[in-house]
Amino acid sequence: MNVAIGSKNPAKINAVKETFSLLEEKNMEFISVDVPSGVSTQPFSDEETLQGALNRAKNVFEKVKPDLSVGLEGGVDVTSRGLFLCNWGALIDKDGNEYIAGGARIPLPNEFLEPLKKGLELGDVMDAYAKKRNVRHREGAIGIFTNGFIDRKEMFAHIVKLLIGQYQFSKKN
Ligand SMILES: O=P(O)(O)OP(=O)(O)OP(=O)(O)OC[C@H]1O[C@@H](n2cnc3c(O)ncnc32)[C@H](O)[C@@H]1O
Ligand SMILES: [Mg+2]
Repeated sequence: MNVAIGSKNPAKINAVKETFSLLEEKNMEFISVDVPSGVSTQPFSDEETLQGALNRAKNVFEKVKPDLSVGLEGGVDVTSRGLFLCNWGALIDKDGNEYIAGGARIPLPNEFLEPLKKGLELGDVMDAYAKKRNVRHREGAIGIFTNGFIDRKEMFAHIVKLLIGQYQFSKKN
């Protein structure tokens, strides 16, 4: 089975690889392509983030024609309780069925709102905040704000589990 991933971000690629490796399926092949998300580089709502995940899954499916494609997208959402990190994923199979799943949510400092509104990406705001480089490819905002207890790969892996589980359920029913 070959699986296409709509990003070159190692946190996303490793989340997909590690989660599919839990299946009994042998001869798995993975291909990752940096396809457009079709939404802002910094999505600002659940709706936009979900759309980005779906667009990535669709775009990489078109390009690679795999058995399955996966799109993962990170964003922020403004709630009555302030700014939250949000993440969404989408999986598309050969028959064109689409599966979607949302990830864990945690609050972000409200002081992040202004730089994000000005057009900075969360990845850059995180690097400045944590005084680190490339947080987006490594532990992610979720890793920083959970004291390393859950990192970005693990958070995305949970979304991929939700996607694969729904796909398998629909094949059985
Ligand atoms: O190469 P791609 O796949 O685009 O990977 P990315 O890190 O840019 O990830 P997204 O486009 O899915 O995320 C949208 C924006 O939100 C940022 N972001 C989202 N979640 C993050 C996290 O946990 N840690 C750091 N940055 C995050 C990210 O850097 C982008 O600016
Ligand atoms: Mg991006």
